Amino acid sequence: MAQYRRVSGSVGLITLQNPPVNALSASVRQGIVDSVKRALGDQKVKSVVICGQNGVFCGGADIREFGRQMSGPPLVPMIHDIEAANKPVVAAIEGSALGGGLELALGCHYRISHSKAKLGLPEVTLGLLPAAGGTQRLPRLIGVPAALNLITTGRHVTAAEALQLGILDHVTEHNTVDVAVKFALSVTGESLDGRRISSFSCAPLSDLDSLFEEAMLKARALQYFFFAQRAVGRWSTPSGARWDTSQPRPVRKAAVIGLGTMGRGITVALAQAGLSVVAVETHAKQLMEAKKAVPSMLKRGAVRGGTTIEPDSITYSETVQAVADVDLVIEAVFEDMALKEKVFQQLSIVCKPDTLLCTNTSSLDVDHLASQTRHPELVVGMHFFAPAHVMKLLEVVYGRRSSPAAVATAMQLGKKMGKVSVAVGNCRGFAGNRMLKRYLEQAFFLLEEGATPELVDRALEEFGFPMGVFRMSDLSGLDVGWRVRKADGLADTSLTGTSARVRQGCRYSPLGDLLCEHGRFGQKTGRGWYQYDKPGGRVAKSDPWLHNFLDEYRARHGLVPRCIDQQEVLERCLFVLINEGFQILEEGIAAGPEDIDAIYVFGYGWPRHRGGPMFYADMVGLERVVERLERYHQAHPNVPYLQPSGLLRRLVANGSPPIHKWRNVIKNRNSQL
Ligand SMILES: CC/C=C\CC(=O)SCCNC(=O)CCNC(=O)[C@H](O)C(C)(C)COP(=O)(O)OP(=O)(O)OC[C@H]1O[C@@H](n2cnc3c(N)ncnc32)[C@H](O)[C@@H]1OP(=O)(O)O
Repeated sequence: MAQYRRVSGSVGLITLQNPPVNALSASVRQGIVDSVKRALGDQKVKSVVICGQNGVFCGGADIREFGRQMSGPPLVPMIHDIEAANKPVVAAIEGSALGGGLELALGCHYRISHSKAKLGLPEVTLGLLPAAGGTQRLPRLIGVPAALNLITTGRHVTAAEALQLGILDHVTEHNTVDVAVKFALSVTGESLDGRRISSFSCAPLSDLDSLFEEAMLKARALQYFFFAQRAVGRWSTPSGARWDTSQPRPVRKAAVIGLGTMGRGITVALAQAGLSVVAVETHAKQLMEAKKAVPSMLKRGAVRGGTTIEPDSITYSETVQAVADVDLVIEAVFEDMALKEKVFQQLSIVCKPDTLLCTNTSSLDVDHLASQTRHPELVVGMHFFAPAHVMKLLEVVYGRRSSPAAVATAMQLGKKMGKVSVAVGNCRGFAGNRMLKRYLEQAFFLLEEGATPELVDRALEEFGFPMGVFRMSDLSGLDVGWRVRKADGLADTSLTGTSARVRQGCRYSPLGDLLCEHGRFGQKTGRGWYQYDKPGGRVAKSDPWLHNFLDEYRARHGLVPRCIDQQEVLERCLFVLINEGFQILEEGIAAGPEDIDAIYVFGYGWPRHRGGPMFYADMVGLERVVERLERYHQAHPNVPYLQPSGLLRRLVANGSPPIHKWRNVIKNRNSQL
């Protein structure tokens, strides 16, 4: 229902009353219709304010009435009558104005909101359209592009953003209804000609078709990704193991070896999944720190998720002997093969003969680790992403000898931990990091050729990544990749002349290595590709030192900087990553494009509305991807990864079939198993 009263002498105040969110039930709509009629008919009333009780304007249509026989006055004429009123009507928005709630506010002549309120048209998330005027009034008020974005994403915007977009007339920190009443008094008698949104004309746009085309593409990408997420659960390996024929083993008790950042996150994720966990750390100081950190991570998670955690589900130990009776072990020690070899040899002796041994390595050889054990068929990779208790992605890496049951068990455990588990074959970097390597290389090459970290990051962020490659590198730490390159014998900055920029016959950029030698590890040292106000600082600022350093570097190597545009950044960085994805499919490291897309969306921040790298390639057109790669390869013949992969060429030769038909063309000729 709605309560009506006259306040401040001449303002008719209509308060929606339908706990908990004042949704527009039949009786609320009836209450509004009756109250508006009363206010307009009362000569003492010169203006009207509409608000909601208990600090919420209106949560939209009453979802509890969905599926029932429609009764009460319909929304569209009700809102239209408000707009047509000859007295000013002001919406006083607190809490939320969503769906029909925002449509009601758009029918009012003025909108005043509290700074903490949220506004939006979330109908799309319920399979509806904002059909009570939202699709008509919002574009007229804020323009088609911004309205299309709100309508197709259903996202809620803050009052500040709504003000900036032009949805709101005023935002207040004070009592919104009081402010709205004062405002209503101040506009009494003013002309309403320019306040009725449905009479506004829509600003003409020359590129309207392409705008709608873009929105359609986003919708297609989201629909594709919905099914892609589900497809990855139906895993298969080139040896013929499959999700529906492989029986997972029960896992009740698990162990984590190594309680650094990753190990702690994995311990938390296992405990949150209801497992009993043995957490092992051989360094006393690190163990002590983990004993403090893990319970507080669990507590924070429980508060967020409204769950309870058995405090004694985790036992800590300083020795590997403590894992003798567990069903599954996840090794998360430092990324060093010799150290991991030793751990696997120990585990093979200590554990029950049927214990599954998993490694959280991000790139090392799972087959080699399996060869250190008595039961290599029970070894798989479980590659988590930091922070392991938050990130959704888990790469389950099967080796040459991993049994179907071992793969099925790791996949099922991942699911139990709330992860999207993707089965991939064993190769350097598996699927995700292998592709990332090519993307990073191109970003470095672009700096050598004249780009700045700011330019590259801007292009990637405008594409939709939450962070560009350099900001991301500063966040995760430049030293991580440096250590790997040193172990691989690549990071040698003593080389001079042309050999400084070539390794194993291919182009190499030592820029990352040089920065690390200057102690610039990113956020943790307060300096990286950007500068930060202090070590651990989060806000990246452009760094003149870095720009000078790049100038000197180019001069030293005789590189003449050129103008690089955003399109080249995107094509160089993304197409080379995509090309590696095709190579991975060709080799059978990933079973289908959906696997790669799920890995990139859930693990690497690829924007979901672009469906993932393989879907994006399909959208751009495979022929175009080939043509651009060939062109860049011609310009950079010492970068072999710019050569289009065999599978990509075969797909083009087969008439570029749509992505759901690629599996027919993929032949796992170079399968790893
Ligand atoms: C003719 C069609 C016209 C228009 C189309 C529409 O309007 S479609 C509906 C569009 N509205 C929405 O989608 C809003 C959905 N609700 C929310 O987003 C949130 O609930 C909201 C309003 C932001 C509040 O969030 P908060 O976190 O504060 O609370 P919570 O989500 O737990 O909800 C509290 C209780 O309110 C109930 N509820 C929420 N929205 C509605 C609604 N539109 N109709 C009926 N009930 C609603 C919700 O179920 C909770 O109830 P409870 O009994 O406590 O579980």
